[in-house]
Formats: sequence, C-alpha cells, structure tokens
Amino acid sequence: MTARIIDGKARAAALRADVAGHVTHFAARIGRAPGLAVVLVGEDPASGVYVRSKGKATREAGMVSVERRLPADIDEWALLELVSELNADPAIDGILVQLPLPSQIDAQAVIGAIDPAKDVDGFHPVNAGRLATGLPALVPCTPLGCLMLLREAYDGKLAGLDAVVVGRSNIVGKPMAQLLLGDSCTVTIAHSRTRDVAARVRSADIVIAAVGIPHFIAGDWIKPGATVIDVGINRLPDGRLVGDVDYAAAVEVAGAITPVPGGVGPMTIACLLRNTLVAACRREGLPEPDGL
Ligand SMILES: NC(=O)C1=CN([C@@H]2O[C@H](COP(=O)(O)OP(=O)(O)OC[C@H]3O[C@@H](n4cnc5c(N)ncnc54)[C@H](OP(=O)(O)O)[C@@H]3O)[C@@H](O)[C@H]2O)C=CC1
Ligand SMILES: Nc1nc(=O)c2c([nH]1)NC[C@@H]1CN(c3ccc(C(=O)N[C@@H](CCC(=O)O)C(=O)O)cc3)C=[N+]21
Ligand SMILES: [Mg+2]
Repeated sequence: MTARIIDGKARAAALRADVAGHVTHFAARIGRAPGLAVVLVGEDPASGVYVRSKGKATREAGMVSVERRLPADIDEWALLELVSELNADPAIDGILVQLPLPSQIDAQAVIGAIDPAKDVDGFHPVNAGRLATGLPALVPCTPLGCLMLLREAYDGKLAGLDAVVVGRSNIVGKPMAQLLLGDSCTVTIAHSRTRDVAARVRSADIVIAAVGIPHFIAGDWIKPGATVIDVGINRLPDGRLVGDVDYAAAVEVAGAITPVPGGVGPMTIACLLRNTLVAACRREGLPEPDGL
C-alpha cells in the first residue's frame, strides 16, 4: 500500500482564498486592510526568498505588506527601536522578525519586545503561555498548519491517537505538542537526548518530524498506516530541498504523508496570513473570522 499524499499546497491555497474573503469584509468595515510587517536582519539569501514570498502572499490576500531590512551588523537596541516603532504603528497588525538573528542580537529579547497582540509568529512568552493554558492566543504558524492538515486527514477525530513529535524547539516542537494535546492526542516529545527515538516513532499513529536533519526518520520506523507530517526544510549540497523523513521509503508504509516541498511550508505562509487577519480583527474589536 502506498500512502495518500497530503497536498499542503492546495490546502494552503484554499486557506489563503478564505483569508482574502475575510480581508475584503474587514477593509469594508474598518476602512483599511490588515497590515503585516516583516523585519529581515542581514542578507541571508534563503531568508530573503522567504521574505519575498511572504510579501507576495500578503498582497495577494489583499493585505498591506511592509518590509523592513536592516544590515547584519546592526546592534540590538536599533532592532528594539524598530520593534517599538512597529508596535506603535496603528496600520500594522502583525510583526514578524525573521529568525535566526545575527549572534550579537538576543533573539529572546527581541521576541519579548513585540506587542503580544501583534505577535503573528506566536513566539512571545505571553502567547506561548496562553496556548499552554488554553486561552485565546496567536498560535505559531507551522504547528497550526500541521494541525489543520491533521484535522482534515482524520475528519476532526484526533482524540486518543498516539502522536510523537520529534524536536522540542519553541517555534515548532513545543507548540506542536501543545496543539496535539489540546485535541486530546497522547503526546510524546522526542529530542536529541531521547534514548530510542525509533521505538517511540514505531508506536505512533501520528509522527511530526521537526529535527532539521535530512532522512532522519527512516521508513522502517513508521507504523503501517500512520500519518507522517514532515516539517523539515533541508537544502542538500546538490540544491534539492528535502524534509527530515526518508520520503521514498516512508511513502510505502505510511497511510498519509506530507511531501517536501509542497507540504507544511505553504501552510506556514497561509497561517501567517490567517494570524495577521485574526490579530487585526482582535485589535479592532471585530468578531473572530470563522472557518479558519
Ligand atoms: N516548513 C516550515 O514552515 C518550517 C520548517 N522548519 C524546519 O523544521 C526543522 C526544525 O526546525 P526547528 O524546530 O527550528 O529546529 P531546531 O534546530 O531549533 O530544533 C531541532 C530539534 O531537533 C532535535 N534533534 C536534533 N538532533 C536530534 C536527534 N539526533 N534525535 C532526536 N532529536 C534531535 C533537537 O533536540 P535538542 O533540543 O535536544 O537539541 C531539537 O529539539 C528544520 O529543518 C527547519 O528548517 C522550521 C520552521 C518552519
Ligand atoms: N520569525 C520567523 N517565522 C517563521 O515562520 C520562519 C522564520 N522566522 N525563519 C525561517 C523559517 C522557515 N520558514 C518557512 C516558511 C515557508 C516555507 C515554504 O513555503 N517552503 C516551500 C518551498 C520553498 C522553496 O522552494 O524554497 C515548501 O515547503 O513547499 C519554508 C520555510 C518560516 N520560518
Ligand atoms: Mg535547539
């Protein structure tokens, strides 16, 4: 049996179209479109590509896109100054500071300086705490996109499933585990000190791979019929983009699997637009857009 391929690109296009519809209503009601500011420090070419594609997607959804570029050697206070300027700007509903940041800058200090109401990445400790305690939050885009794909794959019935999240970063692994717990999965978080990752993965109905190592998850680790969500984005020396899962092997065992590219990545960008719309509605006192 070969796995069903989960088409993240198509699901993301549908979400972006839904967001665009809500943006039209927002603009008619409020007299302006939601605004997203993306801050890029330095000239990392891969980051430059993401920032440009985010800007294009933002404009296509009818929102205002603001790009602020700072040189790589800037000091932390200059970045904090820019963040407070964006916090105070009424036309800006969402602020994303592209990570990673150069080593002279304390990323936690910068994230902590963003107004939690504009923190569309969901990285601020206030949003992480709200997610962990079940309060309304801005939820990190990549895990939210994964959850949307899973809810669709299981027709909303995730309760009681065994999920293993490989990776415990603040931006992917930890919030992913919180979201799965919120949908009543039994959640295991594996990381670099886990004694037998393969055994954990073999027991899972749902596998989330967020490690950053190509082919880390072997095909014979996958329980037959399991759903595999591959968050990894790894550039090989030959230029190919691959995930963290040995896709060719896993696709023969899994019940459903996300490809790279075309899986989680496009969902991340669509969820960023979704979060910007949600932040804008909350800031303007409008009801939450439904169906997103
Ligand atoms: N598709 C998308 O939209 C996005 C994709 N990504 C991609 O997802 C991947 C993960 O990103 P991110 O969470 O930021 O990465 P981090 O490097 O922050 O975290 C990697 C995690 O993997 C764990 N890990 C490393 N080696 C092993 C090992 N041998 N066994 C088990 N666990 C291990 C680490 O454990 P420990 O904590 O112990 O060090 C850590 O928790 C990357 O490929 C990244 O490019 C990221 C964001 C968005
Ligand atoms: N503050 C912050 N927030 C982020 O969300 C953030 C970040 N910093 N730093 C970098 C990572 C990475 N990330 C991706 C988003 C989309 C794709 C994506 O759309 N990928 C396409 C392929 C793109 C290509 O071909 O290069 C796909 O998987 O199909 C990938 C990676 C967001 N990140
Ligand atoms: Mg780490």
